[in-house]
Amino acid sequence: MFRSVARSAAGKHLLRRGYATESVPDRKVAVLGAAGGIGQPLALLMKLNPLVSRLALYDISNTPGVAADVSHVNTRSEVAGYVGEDQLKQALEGCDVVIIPAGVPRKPGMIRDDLFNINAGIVKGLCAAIAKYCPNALVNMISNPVNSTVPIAAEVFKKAGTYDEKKLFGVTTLDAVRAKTFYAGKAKANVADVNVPVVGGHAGITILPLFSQATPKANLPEEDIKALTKRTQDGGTEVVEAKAGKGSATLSMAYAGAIFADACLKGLNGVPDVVECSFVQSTVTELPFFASKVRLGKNGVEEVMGLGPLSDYEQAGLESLKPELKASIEKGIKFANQN
Ligand SMILES: NC(=O)c1ccc[n+]([C@@H]2O[C@H](COP(=O)([O-])OP(=O)(O)OC[C@H]3O[C@@H](n4cnc5c(N)ncnc54)[C@H](O)[C@@H]3O)[C@@H](O)[C@H]2O)c1
Ligand SMILES: O=C(O)C[C@H](O)C(=O)O
Repeated sequence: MFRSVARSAAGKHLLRRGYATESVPDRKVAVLGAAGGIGQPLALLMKLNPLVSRLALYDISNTPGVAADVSHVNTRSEVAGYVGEDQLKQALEGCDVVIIPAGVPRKPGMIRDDLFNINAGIVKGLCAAIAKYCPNALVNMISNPVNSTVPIAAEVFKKAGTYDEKKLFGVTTLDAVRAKTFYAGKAKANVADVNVPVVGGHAGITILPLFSQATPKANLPEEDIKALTKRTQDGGTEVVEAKAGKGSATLSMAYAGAIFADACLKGLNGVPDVVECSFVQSTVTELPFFASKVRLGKNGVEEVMGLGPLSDYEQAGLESLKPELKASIEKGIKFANQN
């Protein structure tokens, strides 16, 4: 997943690319919710990323232990743990990327929107601190319900006068990770070669995988496409049920979160053609936020890409997801402006 970094005689960090080397800038990344089920493996994966020079691990409890543990891994970044609101400022100052997996996860029988009452307030508080201490950072929102927490973050930043739509991302990478895995199994393709865009949002039918655009092409029958779509939409629930009350996806989410943060860092560093799907401010449909392929660059979003040609089945899926996604977005906006 990551390449190695060496240090030059002048103390600069150099990234090895085949026989060539190039210098990599210093980048500070914070994980908010770093002691949680996602936060801990995500902290480890970010510690393994050579593009990170400082890693700030923040939570309301237990971060000193997580930070001490991760800090012993012999990779480039310096790790610091921060615990409690008093230390949030230190955790955030100077950040280039802030990843937010803070908040409660689902239990069997719940939908993501059932997390709104607790997580909306958590996200609102953390985003107010981001607006204050690192207003230029790219924000990777993992906390659910993403369809509402991203609009909440946008409203908080607007109120603070710091909103830049290029810098706010709902992390939907896990949907693409699942779609690729499930498609590779059905298509009998090498999973490492598979690509599947997933658009819309991040809950139930708002998750719309575009298997008609999957590569390599497999010409799967319609019933397989429908089954793959349903499994991708229900992927989170599959894990919640298997964990039987002990939370939701953590390891696959940490992997997905690390992939997306790495893409953000590469974009910031000027690597060309970095494209990932993400839930961002959008004009791709009439909805103000929508997940689609996004080109990442030095300022965050460089281009929100269109949907491309859809099959009739996908077109119908797109139309049926809009009312739910619209309501979730509006719920987030209303919460941010009322509380
Ligand atoms: N976007 C996605 O694809 C995706 C995937 C999986 C999970 N999630 C969501 O991620 C969130 C976290 O899941 P988890 O399994 O890691 O939960 P968890 O309960 O294991 O961990 C959450 C962590 O957040 C911390 N926290 C709570 N309030 C905080 C605050 N104000 N500031 C900082 N930290 C705070 C807790 O102390 C805990 O350590 C959930 O909302 C879950 O639904 C999203
Ligand atoms: O399903 C959940 O509640 C967690 C997450 O959104 C997921 O997709 O795994």
